[in-house]
Amino acid sequence: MDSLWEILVIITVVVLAGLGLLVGYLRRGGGKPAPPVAPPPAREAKTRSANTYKPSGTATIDTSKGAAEKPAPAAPAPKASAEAPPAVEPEVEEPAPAPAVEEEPAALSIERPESARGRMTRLRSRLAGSNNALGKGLLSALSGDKLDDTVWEEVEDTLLGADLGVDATTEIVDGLKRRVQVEGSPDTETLESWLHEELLAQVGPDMDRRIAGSRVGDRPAVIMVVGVNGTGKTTTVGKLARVLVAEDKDVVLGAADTFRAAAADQLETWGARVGVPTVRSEKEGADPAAVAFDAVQAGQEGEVDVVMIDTAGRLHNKVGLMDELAKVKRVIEKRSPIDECLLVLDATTGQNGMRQAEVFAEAVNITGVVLTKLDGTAKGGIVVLVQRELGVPVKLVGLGEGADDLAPFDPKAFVDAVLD
Ligand SMILES: Nc1nc2c(ncn2[C@@H]2O[C@H](COP(=O)(O)OP(=O)(O)OP(=O)(O)O)[C@@H](O)[C@H]2O)c(=O)[nH]1
Repeated sequence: MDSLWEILVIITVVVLAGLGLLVGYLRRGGGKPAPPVAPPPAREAKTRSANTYKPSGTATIDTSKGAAEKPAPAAPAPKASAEAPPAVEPEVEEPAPAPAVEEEPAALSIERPESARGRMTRLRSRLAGSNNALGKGLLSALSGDKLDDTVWEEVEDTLLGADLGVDATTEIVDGLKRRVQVEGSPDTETLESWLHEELLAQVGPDMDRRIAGSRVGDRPAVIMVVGVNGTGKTTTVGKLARVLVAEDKDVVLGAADTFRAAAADQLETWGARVGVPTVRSEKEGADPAAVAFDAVQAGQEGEVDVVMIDTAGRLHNKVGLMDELAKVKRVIEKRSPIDECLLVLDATTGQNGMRQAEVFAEAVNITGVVLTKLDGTAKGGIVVLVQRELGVPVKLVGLGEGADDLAPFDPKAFVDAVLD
């Protein structure tokens, strides 16, 4: 009987202990799957990808080269993903680690260029500074009591000295003389306002200076940029890309200056700074027409707004260069019409620049002029001369070496800067 009692006590103790363990286990939540760790926040998708295009043929698009070589600003876009990574199940019951702080996506380090509006006003002092002599010379010549032949000669010399050219100078002086004849001797203020009007009329306030910077129907606009080496061609393409990006345009650059490998690197760096891809060839001396063709094709496939082609400004001889440009033009036209052909001229080269311009105009159909280095010359009158000789408007002016020192040419702001 005693041993029966002992057996019953042992069984009861074992059952109670077992129940206690089971309750404890269930209270700790044993057996249930661990809740998933909250996924790290999805990275913001990049809106402007620098590596979207896959060209065919000899050229490759790669913004990362220029980006890697340029320490801070040039940054290739990483493949950003808007999808959250899958949930991770930890093997042990530990608090989920906080998601690692991710580096800012490279897109955020892409520069946001200054909008083109009002740039000429901002840069006005540079223009006025270097063209100070023209305004001062004219106003001092006209500020005397008498308007005799000596005064008119002085006005003429000042205008000619600023590279306005003989025809425009004669027209301005004749216009002023006529007004004096009709209206009698004016006071200085009136004379100044007449000078303003005559000069503005020569600069051509009504010329169409718009740039082909938007899609044409269902294709990108194509801009070809030509000019002698050293005029600031590549710099201008880079600066213009910035202008377009500031207007939310998608741009592809084509490095068809294959004569000098560094030119493609330079262009690529400009593009990478604002997240614009460059189609280029790694081979020095590659066929520039093929690169231009591929750039246009890449722009069409990527449905961008504008394709801009930089061309060589130097070859072994002038005939070779012009033949090459004509070929680049022909080959581009197999893929797309060229909407704009900008001739880049260095304002400091004066009459020399004019001769270059005529040669280029024979090879390709120039639709506009970019006058660079206007900040460094007292010969701002070249604007008038170029337009008269070529019959096309100055559309943009370079007013410094800064990345945003390219401005849409504004005739009134120009005359104000020169004369005020
Ligand atoms: N002051 C001033 N300098 C400028 C301006 N535009 C360009 N430059 C400078 O002119 C120099 C030549 O510019 P590039 O763009 O390399 O000239 P390029 O015509 O492409 O020359 P190649 O590549 O040799 O054909 C650079 O040092 C530019 O910074 C401008 O508007 N004002």
